[in-house]
Amino acid sequence: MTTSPAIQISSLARSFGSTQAVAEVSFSAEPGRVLALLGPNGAGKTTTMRMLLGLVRPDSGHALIEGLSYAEIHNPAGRIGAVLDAGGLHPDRTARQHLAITAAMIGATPERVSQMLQEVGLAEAADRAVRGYSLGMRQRLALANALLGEPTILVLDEPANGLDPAGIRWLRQHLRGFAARGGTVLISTHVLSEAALVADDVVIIDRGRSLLSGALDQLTTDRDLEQLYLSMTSTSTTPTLDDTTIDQETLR
Ligand SMILES: Nc1ncnc2c1ncn2[C@@H]1O[C@H](COP(=O)(O)OP(=O)(O)OP(=O)(O)O)[C@@H](O)[C@H]1O
Repeated sequence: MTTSPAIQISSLARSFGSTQAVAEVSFSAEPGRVLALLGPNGAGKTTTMRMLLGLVRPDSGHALIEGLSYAEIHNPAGRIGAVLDAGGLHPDRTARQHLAITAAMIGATPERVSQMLQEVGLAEAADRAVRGYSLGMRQRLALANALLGEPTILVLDEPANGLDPAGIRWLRQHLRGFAARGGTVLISTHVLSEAALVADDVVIIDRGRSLLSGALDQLTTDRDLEQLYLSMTSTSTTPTLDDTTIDQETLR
């Protein structure tokens, strides 16, 4: 018997007008592992995730969750939890109210809401309006929301964005724990040092194409992730001395 990968992306493509956001992306993510999607700004990471979550229709190719498109999944909240944007929160609502609304929609209990608030470290702030929340607190709330339905797959776009060092370590431990319990994690990140710590597998995307995918330890036997990434991708925003004109006046 063959079982479908938790996530399978095959020859995915999508254009917006004349912009080819995703040209040819293929990879798969497996249970018990964390996969990090890496690539420069505009590489097509978010669009790939949006296609997986049924928010954008592919022009061609497939984005499947355990063999099904998102629209075909019965009870998606119990299968896949996602955070694409930690915004979109109502400023006057508390964290508990936000989670209670999701809980009512997916059939989760108030106990589960309290458990998630505790788990993401928002128990004390749970009854404060989110207008006073930091970006990191919003990320934690968004993660709690994604976890409410007890999914086995997590899809997170830039989840470390806005977290302080302790928050980043907390997130890493959380994602590792989720994978250790048999879950599948797909994240996108620009922070290569964090990807190197949290990921089992990486996919490098550039200009809408997946250029490389595989187990991190196998891909980095002779160079580190940063060297690998910079050798594969086209854009480097850091000027080198060769292409920098040093203004002698400003040096004085
Ligand atoms: N709805 C849209 N309409 C028009 N262009 C879009 C749309 N969504 C994405 N794009 C374009 O598609 C390309 C890929 O965008 P995408 O957000 O997928 O990249 P990304 O890898 O997630 O980038 P970043 O790391 O900056 O978040 C970009 O050029 C972007 O401007």
